[in-house]
Amino acid sequence: MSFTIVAEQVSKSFGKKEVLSNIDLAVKKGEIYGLIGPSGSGKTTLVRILVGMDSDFAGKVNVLDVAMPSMDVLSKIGYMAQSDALYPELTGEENLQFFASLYKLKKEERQQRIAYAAELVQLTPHLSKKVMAYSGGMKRRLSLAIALIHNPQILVLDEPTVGIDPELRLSIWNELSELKKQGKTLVVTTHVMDEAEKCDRLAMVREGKIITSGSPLELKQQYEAKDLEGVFVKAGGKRV
Ligand SMILES: Nc1ncnc2c1ncn2[C@@H]1O[C@H](COP(=O)(O)OP(=O)(O)OP(=O)(O)O)[C@@H](O)[C@H]1O
Repeated sequence: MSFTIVAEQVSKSFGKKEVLSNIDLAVKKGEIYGLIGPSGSGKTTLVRILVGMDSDFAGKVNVLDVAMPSMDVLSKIGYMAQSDALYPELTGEENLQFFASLYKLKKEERQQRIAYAAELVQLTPHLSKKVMAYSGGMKRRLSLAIALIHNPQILVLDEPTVGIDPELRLSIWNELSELKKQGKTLVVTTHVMDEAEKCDRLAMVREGKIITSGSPLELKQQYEAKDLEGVFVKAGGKRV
């Protein structure tokens, strides 16, 4: 079995407050792995450690068999943070150009990736507008396009569809499934149970601990629940 991301006994505190406690998880190549849990349960803190943005933690994280944080692995990860890190004075296209240039893509590939990513999130008609004139949902979509710009092997998306309307959410999830079929590995955090259903495997997080994990079907069978909300409650979580 080839695992792309392996976390062992990961713990993290802010001051005296422990926000992650002995997290173990292993994400397989080519799967969509969901982290689901209520606000404040530790999902963002965990994904920041997985992508190497936070090195101040106890335990071990390996990505592509390399201990994190690692500069070499960074370029193989596309990370979409919860808050958009965009340049409001620049247009959508200029933002994409800027991030593409960081990865030193050749001109032709850069244009091709920008066109692909913009089309994926349905921003092509808005590329020449300044980002300051974008709605919240458009900014999320641009952030997702940026995470994809360098065609990374691994995508880590922190609540990628917040503020995005249901139709586009569906089309983004369809594309995430396509990326998975291409062999990419995806980690997605969400509050939304119907999105969790689309993941191959899930870890349910509560108060910094993984309370249960497995495929949506396995979890529903194990907890004799008709939906994932029921699993979460029975596994010891509150309502998400
Ligand atoms: N820089 C920080 N300093 C102190 N506490 C922090 C910091 N960042 C996060 N926390 C705390 O860590 C806990 C976990 O936060 P985190 O953002 O990881 O949760 P989350 O599950 O991603 O929530 P949400 O779904 O709202 O984004 C929370 O109690 C939060 O207040």
